[in-house]
Amino acid sequence: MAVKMIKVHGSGNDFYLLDQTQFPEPLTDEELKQLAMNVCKRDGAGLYDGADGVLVVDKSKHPSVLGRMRVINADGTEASMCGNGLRTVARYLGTQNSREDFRVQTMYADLKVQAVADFAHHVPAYSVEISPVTFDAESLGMHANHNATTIINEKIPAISADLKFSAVAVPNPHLIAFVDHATLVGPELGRIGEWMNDGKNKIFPDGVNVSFVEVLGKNSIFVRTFERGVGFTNACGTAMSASSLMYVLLHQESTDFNQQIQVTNPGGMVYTVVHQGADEDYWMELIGNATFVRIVTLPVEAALAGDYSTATATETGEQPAYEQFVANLSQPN
Ligand SMILES: N[C@@H](CCC[C@H](N)C(=O)O)C(=O)O
Repeated sequence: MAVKMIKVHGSGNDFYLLDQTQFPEPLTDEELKQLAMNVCKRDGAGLYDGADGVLVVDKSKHPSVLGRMRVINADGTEASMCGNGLRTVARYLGTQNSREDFRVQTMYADLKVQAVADFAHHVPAYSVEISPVTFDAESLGMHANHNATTIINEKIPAISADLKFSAVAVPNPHLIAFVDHATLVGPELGRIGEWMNDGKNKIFPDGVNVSFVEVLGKNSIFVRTFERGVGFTNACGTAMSASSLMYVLLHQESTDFNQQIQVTNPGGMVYTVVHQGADEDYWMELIGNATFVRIVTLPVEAALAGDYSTATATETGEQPAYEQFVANLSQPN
């Protein structure tokens, strides 16, 4: 039996989208983990150019949602959320069902998604809700600063003598530091990211997504992320959303809720809007590309065994358009 997967990305954060409804019997969790660990490998060892993870789409039993998304990281671990991935799943389900505005079931919430105007010719874009938000150490799996219940813009001396961190779950865990440009591009992010995701450290024993953020101007930030279960990524949607939240909370003198923030990242650019509901209930809109790169088909047994010799692919033609969009971003006005 053949398996069809779509290679997709949001801001260059790339995935294989796997629709479980194509099988008479869905792949088991063990098979999904094996598949992700195989197909995501980089440097020619995975399926085509590999990926940061696998987005598993399935039917949902929840009323008034169009489908369910699960996220398997490249190392086979399951994440509770994926912002960049959700945009592509929104496009997939929306196109299938001829709907522009609906909800998708994720691990902790049925999230609102919506088609929005293309970012450029052949660069379709979607807006997705990022929530629920919590700063609570238990939800974050965090044991820092003598078991503090929250860390908001504080030093964690065990991690760094200089940097101030904020820990926020959206609902996957993020550790965020606002830094200068030299620190943004320097080795410190890799050092902290590798360490906090080594499975041995006592501060985040289950790992954490680590981001450095540089403020470029009013409502304009750059976010670089070391992802749990993956490593350095071109972009992490939940990290950009969590960073936008911290930008609004920590820079109230120059910005506020409900304003559009431009978030540049190594793989492109998205927009975010941070909202505050009742009882300081925060949620974010994440707006960005939902690009389908190619459709790949191969025997399911071969995919599970990591044998890609019989794989075939059809390019959609969207990737050159996305690359042109990114090239135009760096053009001076
Ligand atoms: N790239 C994703 C986040 C994927 C999950 C993350 N690696 C985790 O383990 O929490 C995004 O766009 O949000």
